[in-house]
Formats: sequence, C-alpha cells, structure tokens
Amino acid sequence: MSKKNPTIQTTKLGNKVQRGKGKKPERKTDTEGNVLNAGEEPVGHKETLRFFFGLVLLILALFMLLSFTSHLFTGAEDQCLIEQGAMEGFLNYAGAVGAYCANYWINRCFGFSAFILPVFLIIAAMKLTRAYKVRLWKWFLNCSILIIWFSVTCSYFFQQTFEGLSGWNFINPGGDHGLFISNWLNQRIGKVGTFMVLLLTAVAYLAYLSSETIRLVRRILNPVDYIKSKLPAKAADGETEPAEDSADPETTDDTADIIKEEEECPVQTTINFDMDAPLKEEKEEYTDEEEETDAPDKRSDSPKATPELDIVETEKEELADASGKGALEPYDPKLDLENYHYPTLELLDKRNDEDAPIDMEEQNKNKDQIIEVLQNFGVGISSIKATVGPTITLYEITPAKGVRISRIKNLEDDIALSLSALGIRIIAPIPGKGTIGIEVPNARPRMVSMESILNSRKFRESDYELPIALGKTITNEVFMVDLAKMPHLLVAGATGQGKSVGLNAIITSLLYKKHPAELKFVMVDPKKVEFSIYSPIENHFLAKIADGDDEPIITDVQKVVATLKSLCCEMDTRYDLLKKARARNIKEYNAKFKNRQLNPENGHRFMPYIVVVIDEFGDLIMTAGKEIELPIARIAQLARAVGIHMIIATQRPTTNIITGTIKANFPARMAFKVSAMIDSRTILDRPGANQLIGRGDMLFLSGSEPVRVQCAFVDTPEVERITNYIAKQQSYLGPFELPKVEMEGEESNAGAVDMTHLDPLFEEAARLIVATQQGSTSMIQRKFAIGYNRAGRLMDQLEKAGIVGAAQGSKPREVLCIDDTDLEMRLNNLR
Ligand SMILES: Nc1ncnc2c1ncn2[C@@H]1O[C@H](COP(=O)(O)OP(=O)(O)OP(=O)(O)O)[C@@H](O)[C@H]1O
Repeated sequence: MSKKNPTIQTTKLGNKVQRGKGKKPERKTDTEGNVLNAGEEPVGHKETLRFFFGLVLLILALFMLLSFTSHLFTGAEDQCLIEQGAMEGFLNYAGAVGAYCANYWINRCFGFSAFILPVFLIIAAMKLTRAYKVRLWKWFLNCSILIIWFSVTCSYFFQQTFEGLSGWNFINPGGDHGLFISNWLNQRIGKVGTFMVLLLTAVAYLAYLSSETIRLVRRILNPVDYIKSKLPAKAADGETEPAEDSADPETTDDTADIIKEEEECPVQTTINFDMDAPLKEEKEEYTDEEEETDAPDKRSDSPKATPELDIVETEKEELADASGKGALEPYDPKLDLENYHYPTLELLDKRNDEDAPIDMEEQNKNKDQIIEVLQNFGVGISSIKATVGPTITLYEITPAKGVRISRIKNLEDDIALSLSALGIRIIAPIPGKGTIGIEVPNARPRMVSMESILNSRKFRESDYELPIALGKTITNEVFMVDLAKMPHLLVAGATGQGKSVGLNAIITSLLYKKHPAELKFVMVDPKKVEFSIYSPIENHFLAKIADGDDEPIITDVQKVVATLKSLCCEMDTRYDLLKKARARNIKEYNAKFKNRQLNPENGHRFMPYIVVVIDEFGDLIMTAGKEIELPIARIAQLARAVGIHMIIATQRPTTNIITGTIKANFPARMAFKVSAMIDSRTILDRPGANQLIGRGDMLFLSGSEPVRVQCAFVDTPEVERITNYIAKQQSYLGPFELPKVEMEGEESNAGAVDMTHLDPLFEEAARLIVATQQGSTSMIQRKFAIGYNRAGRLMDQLEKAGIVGAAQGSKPREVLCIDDTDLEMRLNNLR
C-alpha cells in the first residue's frame, strides 16, 4: 500500500475502500496515535477547528432565530429606522444588527421561509461538532427546495392579505424573491396556472421523499378501485399485502414496477383425467379432461385430506445492549459503499417461451399410453393426474386396490418404450402422497429464465441469509434454498449438462441479494475460463490472499492449497472472535458488532459471509489429492458457524473424487444428468440422475428425498452485464484479504518484503513496539484494529528495517531497537 495514496481507507471489514476522487482518508487514530473505537472520532487540531466552527454556526443560527422571531413583533416600529439607515433605537431583541438581518432575509429575500435558514445552520453545526451524524448535502438540497417553494407559495397566497393588514403590512410574506417569481408566473400562466405549478412541484417533491405519495395520489385518482381492492383483502384473513408494499427494497429499488402477475401465482398446471370411462371400457377416448391452472387453488384442496400443521414461529431473542451504548447509532457495514446499487432485473434477458400454452394433445397421448401399458401388464389404476412443469410432466397415478407398487416400478422401461422418451423416472410412491409418480419429459421443454426467478415474489421477499434461487420445480414453483443452512453444496453431473449454468445461477442470485460488505466469494477455476467473467467485481465481492498476485480468480493448484489453508486460518480466527464475543454463530456475532457491543480495538470486526466456489474440483483432487481434500473437509466440518460456505462442482462423479469424507460433509447435493446409475449413486446415494434429460434438468437433495428442478438459465452475456453494472460503482480498493499462511518449504518471506511501499501504520507500529519492547503481531492487530495479514506484513517490514528480529513460532519477536533515539535513527534512514 502506498504511503502517499490519498484515497485509501481501511475499514472494519478488513477491506480498503476506494473513496471518490479527491476525498481525504479519515484515519481512525487521534493525534497521540491511539486507535479509536467504532463511532469515535479523532480529536486533532483540524478537529478542534471544525468543532469551533460548528459552535460559531450554532450561535449564528440562534441569533438569526431570535432576530427573525423578534422581527415579527417589533418589525413595524423598526421599519422606519431601517429605512433611515439608523443604528440606534431598534426594538428587535437582537439589536440593530438583528433588525437589519431579519429585514434582509425576511423582506428582501425569502419571507417566512427564511426561518428554514437558521434551521439548516443548526443542522450544519451538529454535523461540524459531530454531535449528530447527518448527510449535510441532503439537508442542503431539501432546505433549498423548501425555502424557494415556500417563499413563492407564501407570496402567492398571503401577499395581498398582509398588505391589507394594518400593523403587519411591513412584512413581505414571501420576500422579494417569492414576490418576483409569483408575479412572473401570474403574468405568464395566470393565477390558476401558478397554483397548478405549485401543486405539481409539491407532489413531485413529496414523491421524491416517499413513494407512499405516489400510492396516495393513485388512490385519490381512483378511489373506487382502491376500496374494491381493500374489501376482499379484509375478507381473506391473513392475506399478504400487495408486492409493492412489502417487497424487499434491496432488490426491487429499480424493478418494483415490472413484476408480472404470474409470479405472484405460479403457473402450476394440473390436469385431472377422468378415470371412470377407461376402467369400464378398455379403449375409449379420454376427452373429459379438466384443466386447473390456478396453483394456490390446487394446494388449498390438499389440506382437506390431512389436517394442516400450524407452525408457530418463536420470537427471536432480542440482543440486550449490555454495553449501555444505546446512544450510539448501530454500526452499518454497508456505509463504506453506501451508494451501492443492487443489480437490476433489466440486466437479465426475458424469455417468452415460459408462457407457451400446454400441448393438450401431447398430454392426452402420453396419458393413454401410460394407461395402456399398465393395463397390458395387468395393473389397474383408479385415477391419473398430470402436472405440467417446464421440462417434465408428472403423471400421478393411484393404483387400484391390491396392486403391488414394485410391479409398477418394474415397468419403467416398458413405459419409456411406449412413450419413446428418454429420462422417464418412476417415483413409487411419491413421498407424503398415496400415489405413484411417472415423470415424462415434455416434447417441447421450456427454458426457465433467471429473470423470471429473480423477479418472483418468493425470491424478492425471501429473508434467507444466503438465498439461492435455483429454478422451477415440476409444479412451476420457484425453488429456493438458503446456502447458510445447507451449509455446503456438492454439484455434479456429466459434461455439458448444465453445471456451469447452475453455478452462475447460484452466484447471480447471491449478487442480486447481497451487499459487497456482506458477502465475499473465493472462486477457484482450474479450467481458467468459467469464472473469468467475475473478475470485474473483484474489489466488490471477491476475496483472495494478500500476496501481490493480481489475479483474483484462483486457477493454479498451489494457490488453491494456499487459499484453502488461509481459509482454515480465517476460520480459526473467526472462531476465536466468536468465543471472545460469546456468540454462537456469525449472525449473532455480527448483530452484536452492529449494536456496538464488540470493541474493534480488541480485534473485533464485521464478518462478511465467504462463499467458496470450486469448479472442476475433480481436477484438483487428481493433481493435489489429500492436500486439497483435507482442508476442504475441515472447512466443511467446521466453517458453518463462522459463515464460510463451500460449493464444489465436478464432472467426474466417481468415488475417488467424491470420497466418503467429502460426501459426509456435503449433505446438500445438486445432480445434473450423469451417464451411469453408479455415478448417480455416488452423488445422491440412489439412482435418478442417470434418468435426467440434461440441459439444466437436475435433482436437488438436501434431506431425505431429491426434488426435480429445472435449473434457471443465465447466459454469459447476462452475467457480464451484471458484473459490469457492479464494477462501475464505487468499490473497495482491493479484494477482501484473506490471511497469508506460510506454506511448507517456504522460507520466511522477510526477504521478499517490499520496503518501497511501507504500510501507513509502519512508524506508529514501530514506536509502539519499541515503547512496549514487545514484538507481538497480535498486539499490533489489536492496537490498530487491523487484520492478521496486514499486521503480519507490518511485522515483516519491521523485521526488514531491523526493528524486530525474525519470527519465533508463536512467541513474540525479539525487539532490536532499544530506545526511541535508536528507532528515530533507523526511521530517518528509511525516509
Ligand atoms: N438451465 C438450463 N436451461 C436450458 N439450457 C441449459 C441449461 N443449462 C445448460 N443448458 C444448455 O447446456 C449447455 C451446457 O451447459 P454448461 O456449460 O452449464 O454445462 P457444463 O455441465 O458446465 O459443462 P462442462 O462440464 O463441460 O463445463 C449450455 O450451453 C446450454 O445450452
């Protein structure tokens, strides 16, 4: 890090923030070099000046308030004196200066709205004295708008009233400014026109302040519709609010308007076939189909059979503010990139084939053939129902009494033959239902677009920690999981079956929901081409070891080993911090940190989630074997609580790649089509993946039974648009830094230390070490509230400068400088 770089700031996230050009970094130390707590600000010379200036503004504002208020009562008498230019005899409580000041701002400038001026000055004073944290430019903008608008409005409405009031006619209610604009408008567009302009500007301003205004105006314009919409909502007890009211602001800022009706009500298409006729007469046409297109209706039928389970959510335990720091605002990790905009849905392609109508001819033909095959083998059925999904149709059959389920299961190949279709799967019985399922691929599969998934209410309103929207189930419902709960995911499938698209869908859903402060990815890509599209967002979302290598996507096996070790180290550090904070998991820890119950001076920091995505994990195991497998297993076993999650993908689902250790630690599995049943058993512990049809057709297992899902399709240009959208925004200075670990056989890296770019804390750290005569890295970490890796690099630089000795394992280093004079000499040599 350059000593002279003016745009670097190290945050409590351990990241560096790239501030806007020209802004100076704010060092969180006071003039004596002490590191300050979160929320505390340094008190230096500049700070004193700033505080003093704030006080001056405050006094000035109070003086103006006094003079303005007094002017309302004493202005009539003072008016003649003002006109004569006198300096004595004024009645204004703020004297002659107050009288002139009030006359100028109220009568000559803005009328009554001049009162906003001292209000703004008070707010500015609060900011300068750091009594309150306010965004001054926003206040400035709002106050300016209000002053102008009120001044014109007061003139428009009250000018004539005041002129006619004896004793008050010295007041110009809108000031000269308001009078001028109001007269100008009156002459151009008349009284009514001016009123319209004032009304329009007021509504526009209120709409800018709150989107509630728009809804209110809509209701005023169409009250009947509003009343109608409210009536059924009240009737249906517990019904949810419209999407625009409750949508997640994070993802819907720019997209709330383009939500399609269909997402609110997934198009689940269920066809109930009438079984009466075929049971009586063998070869009769089945024409009595009933089509249900409303999924919620269908679902609301089923609970009739089984009593509904009411799940009572327990209330989350409120975090007690043990430190009593209630007065401090909660720490906001997003503040470093406060203007960050989440990607919008316009960046994704819309695909129309999702709305294609159901091919009833195909459905009837399949149904007839299924029934025929079953009857040919003497299997009677009492009902058949079809649910048409994007790529697969599920035929649910209820066998006649006395039919053995295994008999139907054995007819899989015969049914496949009669339908001449690949990928027929029989689920006998469907768990939780008394039926048998036959999954038949559709002749014309529909692609599930990422846009339709991310625009669904389910995704937008999800409160998962790490929401992953994978695609649509057979019943056309959006399929979502929480990576934080899984907690690690194994993705496998033969080449070309949709793994990479699946990984992109996972990463995309996380990018749409998470702020760069909350999530970091470690991307490993031995193929070197799959994840390169994510390199533009390295400073926002990627994490890597601080080793001077510019490449944020890890492609080299040795670097993978180092990164995994570093992640283990990060995991251990996080556990230590959790222990110190007496938090059980990252969520509790971060909540405490946000509530300022944890002191950054003791090494505490906000912890972003880390998602490690490893593509072609098989290649790595083949080249590095245990060196890779062991750290992966260790992270997989332990890292859940500290927010480190892994997603590993392989196109070689063999037992030497997906070993017992890996399987035991990756309970969630995503299987795309594989060529052999044995591969399916390796991934899912059961057959099934070999019967998939490819192109994103997958089985997701996280629990007892796999779910068949059509993975959402997200194309490379779409991902590129998203990454470019993010990359264009303000970012941290570099990727999130993972601790550097010494690899076996690697020499102490003091020799490779770059002394041309000394750490900005170098001198302070040197003074601290010499003063305390303790060469301890953890002390530097604690004292300066910096990460392990930065403290380590500082130590290396101090070693190179001859201030401390070489590392001695876990013991502190020897301090070679005996006193300040010795230190100053060495520092002078370095300057
Ligand atoms: N969800 C999907 N919907 C529609 N088509 C898909 C889907 N997923 C993948 N495909 C099709 O399959 C092709 C191959 O997908 P993908 O590149 O993801 O395969 P892969 O398993 O990663 O292959 P490899 O292991 O060789 O990288 C895509 O180019 C696309 O045409």
